[in-house]
Amino acid sequence: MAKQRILVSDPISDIGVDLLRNHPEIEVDVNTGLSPEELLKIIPSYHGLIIRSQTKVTAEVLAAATELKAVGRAGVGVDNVDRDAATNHGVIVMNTPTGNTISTAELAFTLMLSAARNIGPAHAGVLAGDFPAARKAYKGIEINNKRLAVIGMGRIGAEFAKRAQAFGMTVVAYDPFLTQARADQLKVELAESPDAALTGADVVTLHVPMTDDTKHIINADRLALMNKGALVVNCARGGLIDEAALKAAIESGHIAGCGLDVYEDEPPSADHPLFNLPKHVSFTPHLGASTNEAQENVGIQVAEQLRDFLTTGEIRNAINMPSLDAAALSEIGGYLDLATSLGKFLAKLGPANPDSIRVSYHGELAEKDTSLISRTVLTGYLEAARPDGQVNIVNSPAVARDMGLETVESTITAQTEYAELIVAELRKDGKKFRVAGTIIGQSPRIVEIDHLFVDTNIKGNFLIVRNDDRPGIVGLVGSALGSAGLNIANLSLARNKSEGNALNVIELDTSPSAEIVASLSDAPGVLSVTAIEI
Ligand SMILES: NC(=O)C1=CN([C@@H]2O[C@H](COP(=O)(O)OP(=O)(O)OC[C@H]3O[C@@H](n4cnc5c(N)ncnc54)[C@H](O)[C@@H]3O)[C@@H](O)[C@H]2O)C=CC1
Ligand SMILES: O=C(O)CCC(=O)C(=O)O
Repeated sequence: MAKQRILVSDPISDIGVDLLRNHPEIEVDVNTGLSPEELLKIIPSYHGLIIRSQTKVTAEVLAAATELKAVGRAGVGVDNVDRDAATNHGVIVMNTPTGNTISTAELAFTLMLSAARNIGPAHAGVLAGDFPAARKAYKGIEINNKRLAVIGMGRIGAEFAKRAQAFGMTVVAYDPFLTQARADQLKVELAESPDAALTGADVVTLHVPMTDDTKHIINADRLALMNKGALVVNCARGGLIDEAALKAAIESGHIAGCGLDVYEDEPPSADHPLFNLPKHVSFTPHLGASTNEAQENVGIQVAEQLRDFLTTGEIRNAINMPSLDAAALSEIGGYLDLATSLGKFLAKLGPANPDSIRVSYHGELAEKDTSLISRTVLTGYLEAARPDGQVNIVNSPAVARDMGLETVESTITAQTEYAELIVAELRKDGKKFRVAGTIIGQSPRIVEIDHLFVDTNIKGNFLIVRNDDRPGIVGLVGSALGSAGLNIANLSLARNKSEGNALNVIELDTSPSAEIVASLSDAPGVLSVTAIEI
């Protein structure tokens, strides 16, 4: 395997970088602080890219990154990656969702207390020699018995809530994916809307991803719902808050102040409108994940994830395709090669321009998570049907969608001759064409082609010959192959008695020339010959 080249374009921990450097199949370059133009220039030669929040992985970068297979984000938010463009280019995007949870929750909590007690301005006052004046000016707000609204009760939101409860706050949460059972477990009130959570709240803290839906989730109308003298804390993404509305609400006296780690534009300019407010403000420069512990966690996690994906195909924490961790890989990994072959057989033997591709599962396999197997069948089919090198496991569903090819997956509990069976089928104008495979012992086998039972390997050089079911044809094909110097490694015969024809799946040691395929096709009694190389 050629060495996999990884570019680390934002600073990550040395332990993470060393982990990559020490792998014999990986070459790593650390090149941080690149301008967008510099990144565009060097990205074409890399297979993997590791970033934090500074590097912007735009559609332009992804178009230039012709060798790129994966982007690994050492952190949670992936709003600096054009996810749709990555998917369309077949680039997997992974993050490290758990490594910086505690550090970020701790900073958000610190910002709340700091804004409540004027730590920033008071500290500056002491250093400036204004001790008595500072003492007089910076009367704080107690948070005990106050009502906290958490918007986004995921990992960080839940950690914040726990700390708030320990400080005597009551907690209400808005999160469309929070169940009542989980809310009960966390001992928080479940709000039905952001408005319901904010009405009567003394503090709001934001822990949601930045998306089109969450942009300006805190606006003038929602700030007005909060109690007078409330505080706003944001350690998620700046664009969640309409900063102009926040400034107006603070200046009007309705909102007391804010603690912010993140800003609509980063880095914010020194004359940012919120920076000249006199009190109840605390600002940090996007430091949520900046602790030794968090950086070590996410640096190691992202390096391990990229290493494993590029060298073994294991997929963890992908945000644009299903994960395939070591446990899942050992459970369904054996079926992935079979799935690729089924897709390629479909492409070579089935109808052109089908309406739909269907994958169904029989037996125990029907009870497992088979989504990645189905995606692999589709990818194998598209790779063979459109050999332009532009399809892979990440973008195949999008490619199929763009082609108008419907993809269907089903599980069937009916018994078959095999303990487990995968059936891949193309449909066109009401007609169906199918191939099926299973694993016998440790060996993946194709066991059926269009309802005719065969038994053949899944990889190799195949000749699929359909012929009239009469004596002499197998001999004729065998002699022609022998005369052409082609050795038969395996031969599987099946016949359709009612239609009077037969199917030969011939596995050859070497690939047949176009001439031999053409001359066999013209032989008497031969209906069709298809060469397939997998
Ligand atoms: N300041 C910093 O350095 C850091 C900032 N972050 C930011 O914090 C955010 C949250 O991180 P985690 O808690 O780890 O993520 P998470 O995925 O565990 O939690 C996010 C929660 O938001 C909820 N959610 C999604 N859409 C929502 C909506 N419209 N309204 C309300 N809730 C919604 C989800 O259901 C989920 O429970 C990240 O997206 C990231 O942008 C994360 C780490 C460090
Ligand atoms: O990489 C960082 O320091 C920022 C972390 C962050 O914003 C995130 O994980 O979403």
